[in-house]
Amino acid sequence: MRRWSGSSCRHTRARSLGARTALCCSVPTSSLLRRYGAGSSRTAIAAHTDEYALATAVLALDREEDYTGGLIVQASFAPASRRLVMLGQGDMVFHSYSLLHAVDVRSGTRRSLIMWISSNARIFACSREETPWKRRDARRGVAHAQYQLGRQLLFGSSRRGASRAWRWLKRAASGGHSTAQLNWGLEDRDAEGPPPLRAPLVAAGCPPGHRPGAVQPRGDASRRPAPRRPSPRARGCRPRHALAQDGPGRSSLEGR
Ligand SMILES: O=C(O)CCC(=O)C(=O)O
Ligand SMILES: [Fe+2]
Repeated sequence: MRRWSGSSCRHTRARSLGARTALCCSVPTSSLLRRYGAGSSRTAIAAHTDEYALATAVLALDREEDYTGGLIVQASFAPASRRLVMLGQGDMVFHSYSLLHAVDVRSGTRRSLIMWISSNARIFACSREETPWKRRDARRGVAHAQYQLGRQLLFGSSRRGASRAWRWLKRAASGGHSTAQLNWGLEDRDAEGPPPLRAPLVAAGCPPGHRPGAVQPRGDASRRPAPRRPSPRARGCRPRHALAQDGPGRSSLEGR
């Protein structure tokens, strides 16, 4: 994988197309070239959402016949909801921050140019790890935005305490977000006293280009570690995604 020089984002040392290329009302804040399959250490990226972008653009650089597999979009973690997006050379896909997606290249070589896009008014949002659009959507009652905001408040740089985070997670759960419901259910169960389940149920909020590690669900106060702000590395974020991290995404591509 080659990264582009320059930087407008703290964790993805990259800048796309001169960094100022306007795309409608948005700006690509960071980009990178990805390579999968032969000659690369990576063949797949597990299901994830792009947390610190308003939207993502994916440009396919290879011909369809050069590889099998590719970009997958999914409505949930259920394997049955996975859909392969067929992209010809030069085709581009745009998707919102809410889309749960993955990559799986089974043979051949696939390269893609990924651009993470922020809104024009928030050109520094990526570098500050701010996602004002997520808060706006959460306030409007969008469950996946509430869930992601809750995760950010727990694990991201804008951490403001667990109680605020769990308020959003509770709202997401009430709104039908299945991952939030799962975590909320475990939270309730833990509070009653049984040994806490130390599983990676809520993964750390990692910047683009990093993947989440295991994070413990919240237990009761006596078992909970003192709040602190670990670095992305300490949070278990390693370069590139591998663990599934989020709840249902939405895709306008589903079913095609
Ligand atoms: O290579 C692709 O098509 C998508 C990569 C991706 O999802 C990412 O880098 O976050
Ligand atoms: Fe992605």
